[in-house]
Amino acid sequence: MRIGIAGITGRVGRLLVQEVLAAGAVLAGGTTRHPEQAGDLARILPQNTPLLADMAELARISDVVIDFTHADTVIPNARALAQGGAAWVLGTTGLSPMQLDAVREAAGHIAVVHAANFSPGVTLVQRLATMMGRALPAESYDAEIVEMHHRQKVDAPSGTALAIGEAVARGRDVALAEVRESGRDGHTGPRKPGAIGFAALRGGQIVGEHEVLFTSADEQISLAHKAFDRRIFATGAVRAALWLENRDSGLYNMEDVLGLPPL
Ligand SMILES: NC(=O)C1=CN([C@@H]2O[C@H](COP(=O)(O)OP(=O)(O)OC[C@H]3O[C@@H](n4cnc5c(N)ncnc54)[C@H](OP(=O)(O)O)[C@@H]3O)[C@@H](O)[C@H]2O)C=CC1
Ligand SMILES: O=C(O)C1=N[C@H](C(=O)O)C[C@H](O)C1
Repeated sequence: MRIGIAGITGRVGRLLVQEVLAAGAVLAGGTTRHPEQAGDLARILPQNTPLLADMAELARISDVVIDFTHADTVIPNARALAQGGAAWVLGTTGLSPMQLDAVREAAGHIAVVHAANFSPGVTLVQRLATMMGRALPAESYDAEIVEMHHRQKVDAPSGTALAIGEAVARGRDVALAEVRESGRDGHTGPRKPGAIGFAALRGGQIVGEHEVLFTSADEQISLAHKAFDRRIFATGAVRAALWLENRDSGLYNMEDVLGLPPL
């Protein structure tokens, strides 16, 4: 399988190079906005690996493209991949509703795995969060999600925190947009009944930590996940890319990749 990497110079992109090669796949090439400045990548790339500024070109030479870049790239990347026919593993977070629509539209033409977090642990946390949302009544148990990441992270709350929030909302049979409370500051008034709250902390080199807490007047139950090494995301994304081989067009997630039965 020929795997292309969008955002090959990035924190996850560089780990993807190693994981694609370790999986025995062919590294088709990668995108960067500055191919002429990516000289230091040569140390980890097989000779003559194409570094391209254009996603359409990468789509032409790849069976699947793994994409960890920036939300601004999602709409053009969706079009380029749908036209080029390569499958898409998308890990970029901070997507707007319009960018999410572009992902769904692309999935009408190509196979797409989209996940805010490619670690098996977080995939399980999302599932457990749905079960907890279902079992713990919103009138009694206040749901809050706390996330911590490194100082370079540009979006908040993290994609994973929002995905956990969606999972709790699904369990409660409500739309997250209707009950979401983020960025409390100043005279906010009391907590709204049934709200799902978010808090985002940033500092140092924290890889990614998430906790969802359900607090009632009498008890608290929480579910926490810590990623110790960013490589867990790269390994999961390559697993998703291999799983996509010969897959029909459609939108898939990490639960599909891990083969978890529907809840
Ligand atoms: N789903 C998951 O499991 C995970 C998701 N993520 C998400 O993946 C994305 C990338 O994370 P990370 O590797 O840490 O980020 P980096 O900033 O380290 O890398 C992103 C790369 O994307 C390229 N890029 C292309 N277009 C843009 C643009 N418009 N603005 C900024 N960069 C651009 C840059 O390469 P160049 O400058 O060479 O063009 C950059 O090196 C983020 O959205 C992050 O939240 C991160 C970890 C896990
Ligand atoms: O930007 C990161 O680093 C991460 N982003 C993802 C997110 O927004 O949830 C996943 C992981 O937590 C690391």
